[in-house]
Amino acid sequence: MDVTATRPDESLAENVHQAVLPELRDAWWETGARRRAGTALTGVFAELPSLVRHAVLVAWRADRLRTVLIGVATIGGGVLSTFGLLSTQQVLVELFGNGPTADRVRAAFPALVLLGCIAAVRGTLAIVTGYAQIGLAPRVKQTTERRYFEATTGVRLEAFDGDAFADDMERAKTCGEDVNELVRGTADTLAGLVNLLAVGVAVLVINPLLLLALVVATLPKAYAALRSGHLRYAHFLAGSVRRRRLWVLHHQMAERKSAAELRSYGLRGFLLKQYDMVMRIQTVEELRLARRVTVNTAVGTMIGGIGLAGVWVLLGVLLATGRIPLSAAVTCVVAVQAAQAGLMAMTWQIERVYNEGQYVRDYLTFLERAGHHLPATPMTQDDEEPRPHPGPLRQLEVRGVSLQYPDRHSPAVDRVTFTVTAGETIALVGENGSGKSTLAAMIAGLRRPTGGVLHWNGKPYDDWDPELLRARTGVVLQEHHRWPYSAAANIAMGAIDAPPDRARIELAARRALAHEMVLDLPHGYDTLLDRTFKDGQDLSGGQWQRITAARGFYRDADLLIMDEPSSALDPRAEDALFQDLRARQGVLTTILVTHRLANVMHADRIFVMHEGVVTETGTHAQLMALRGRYCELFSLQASGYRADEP
Ligand SMILES: Nc1ncnc2c1ncn2[C@@H]1O[C@H](COP(=O)(O)OP(=O)(O)OP(=O)(O)O)[C@@H](O)[C@H]1O
Repeated sequence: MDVTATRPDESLAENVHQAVLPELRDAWWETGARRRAGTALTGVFAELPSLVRHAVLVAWRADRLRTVLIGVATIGGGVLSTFGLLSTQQVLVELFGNGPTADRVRAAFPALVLLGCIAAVRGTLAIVTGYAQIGLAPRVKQTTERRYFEATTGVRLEAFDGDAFADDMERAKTCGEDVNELVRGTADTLAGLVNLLAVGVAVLVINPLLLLALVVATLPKAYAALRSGHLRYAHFLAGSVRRRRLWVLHHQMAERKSAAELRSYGLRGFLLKQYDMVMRIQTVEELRLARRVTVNTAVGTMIGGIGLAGVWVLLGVLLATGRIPLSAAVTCVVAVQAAQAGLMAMTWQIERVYNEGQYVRDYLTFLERAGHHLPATPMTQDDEEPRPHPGPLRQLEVRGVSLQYPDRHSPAVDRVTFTVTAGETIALVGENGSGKSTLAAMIAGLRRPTGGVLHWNGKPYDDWDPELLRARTGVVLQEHHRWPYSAAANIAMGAIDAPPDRARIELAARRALAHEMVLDLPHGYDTLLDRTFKDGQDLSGGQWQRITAARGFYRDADLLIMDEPSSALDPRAEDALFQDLRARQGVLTTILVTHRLANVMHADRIFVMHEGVVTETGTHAQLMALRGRYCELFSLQASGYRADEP
């Protein structure tokens, strides 16, 4: 098994892109972002105002007091820089003046005291700014991340079907840090700008020619730094799919969930090889970036160095021709060095603002795209008109409902029509991929049909209050989530808006045959169901399924949709579950999706699905008499049992 990394090879990147890992190819949804990454540097400056505006707005919304404090302290510190430089010059003028040394020192004393005071105030302002920034950061992070999570949890389920959304979401997931960096970068840029203006004013007062020379000396390096930032962003952008792949590989190789299967199938070598391949591309790209950045910086530094030499020559000429006094020349050297350091720092800050700004743009784009996936009715409270309460279910109509997944040729569900009356138990059966779960998800309101409409008590779903409609529907999903909370919380999450009720939790657990099993756990209902935490416990697949069924029962909904609720249950638990479901018959409505056909014999009606279409409808007896697909599937399953009969 060869698990060693080989030397980076640029053609390899292409091969792997094309043949081995097709998901690493460039994706269409990144085209717009790539174009942005390729923007000329003038575009950087064109974008800065809007980025700065965004940073200020976010900071203002997060914490007004600290935002104002940072702004005032930053501008105040910069203004003091001008006075600092002018005081320095005053000190030098006095020290280089005529007369005995003691007199000259005495004359310079007031300016020296002023210089000391200015330094003390500037130091204090810097401390105030730093302290305010520390307080601002968590608030900015919360404001930003909360919007992100509101979007990720609010979008319709369909959003997750396209990989473009997943990619957008991945790029925006560090938004809390990115926006904070943008805010910090903006504050530092403002500080740099004010400082630079201060130095500029001081140099201008001494000699306007020096200001020109200063610009020539500093701009090439500044341009190179900006360009390098640009290259880094383009590199980051190009690698987003690769990073996602690496992230997935990390999880596959360093996670408890996959550990057993990884070993039983001997997948170690395969996964390590994939990791090596992705990392080889990563290395090639990193080296390419490093080369471009180094060349860029070297050229900028060289031209900047020539410019700086020019400044010193000019200063020498001015001094030699007596056009400026020695004290002004010394102040000028101090100012030039301060200006150079200031401009470089500011360039770095502009680069930072621009780069972070791109990540923040990704975040804003994600929010905008997520907005297109939000339900028609806003999930927030500021809805225009409160929609009516749907009331207890009397009748559910599925009218010509279809759903076509993106990038699929044929619909998963194709113009299905039927009506369910309250109290009925309906079973959806059919072979794998026939559309049962998709139809169940639409009835549960988790997915919107791409055709047709669903009616609750005679009105389309959209006409009712969505939250109240959801509250009347319980869903037990085939792919249930294992929530890392206590057993009690896992069940009580079935009706999250109500305060948890222990008696109700236990009743729901008993109905799913989970009560005894939970009591056997080290801390009973308070046992944390996650092994990765201290004192946490893990459950078997079937035990998890019992907890999931209990969660469904806890909701006590008018309409209970159960998608393969017993696939991992032992016969006793399965029997208990279906007995409980039978008790609902005639009172509450149940839609059951299952492959265990023995469990649907008691259903009021059975819908047989094939390639998205309902092909047969009836009771068990009617469908058996029909001798169609249902009869065939049922007989096949039953023969497996009969073969073992004595
Ligand atoms: N998120 C999705 N994106 C694209 N296609 C999907 C998605 N989910 C399901 N499909 C496709 O839709 C069709 C119906 O899937 P569905 O899960 O509804 O079938 P099912 O009858 O519940 O299958 P099973 O018995 O295996 O659970 C299948 O061809 C499936 O590949």
